[in-house]
Amino acid sequence: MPEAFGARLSAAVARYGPLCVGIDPHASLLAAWGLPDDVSGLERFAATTVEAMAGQVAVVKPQSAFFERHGAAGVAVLERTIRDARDAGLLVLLDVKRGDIGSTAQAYADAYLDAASPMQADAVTVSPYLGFGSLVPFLETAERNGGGVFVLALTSNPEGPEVQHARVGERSVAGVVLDHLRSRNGSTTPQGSYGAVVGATVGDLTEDVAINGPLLVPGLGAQGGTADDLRRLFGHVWDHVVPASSRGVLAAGPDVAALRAAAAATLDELR
Ligand SMILES: O=c1ccn([C@@H]2O[C@H](COP(=O)(O)O)[C@@H](O)[C@H]2O)c(=O)[nH]1
Repeated sequence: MPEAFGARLSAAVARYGPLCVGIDPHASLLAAWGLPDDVSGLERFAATTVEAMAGQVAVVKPQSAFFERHGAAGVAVLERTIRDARDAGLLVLLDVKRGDIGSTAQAYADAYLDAASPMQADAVTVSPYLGFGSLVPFLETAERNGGGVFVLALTSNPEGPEVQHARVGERSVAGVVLDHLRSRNGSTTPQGSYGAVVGATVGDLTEDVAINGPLLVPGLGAQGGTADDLRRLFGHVWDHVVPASSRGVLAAGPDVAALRAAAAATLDELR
């Protein structure tokens, strides 16, 4: 059995610190890096980011949308980026926010988490809005392959509360998602492999985020979240927190040393 994702993530964070750098090749960033908004620019952007972050941070998070917008050739770049980053020792969390009926969810899980897939990542983001049970294929495929699953709970965008704070009896929708994750992770040590996405920008925490699993916290930097917000919101579960920043770090490119310095500065703020 491969080593569980939760344990691999804990070890990587202990070694490099708690930071996930997003690989988000926005058209505006390609331009700022002096790259064309095409597949060659995409490839250069992703390869430079992987080179800069290898040995520097624990996790990178390619945002699938920015690769998909270049069509099949863009998806091929995503596949190479995942492989190169993993070969370089980075954990790869593929931000693809999938979710569908169980039988289709299994196909997505096969694509992103199965060891036989050319696109296998270490972990993937999923959406629970077809019901938490629809995610079971992701959870089981992850378990078999030493992978992780991050479920959207309290997202960083201002529109999220309309759905995520809605009540289901005594609980909120986000609370139900977090309850499922807590129960799935149980008392696994050092932590379970099933995580939640909770934004740095949520204001106050309306739910208990102690799920004995990782918390991916996007929203740092470009979306206005700060290191102080993180400490205030997540100080009590700090060992499980993986703050994520994309534009906040990527804006320093394309120079590799400058990208590394931006990641190091972000880590310093978090310490
Ligand atoms: O709640 C969420 C879930 C995912 N994201 C993704 O994270 C990055 C954030 O990029 P920044 O440039 O650091 O703002 C992006 O890929 C989002 O799709 C999120 O922001 N919030």
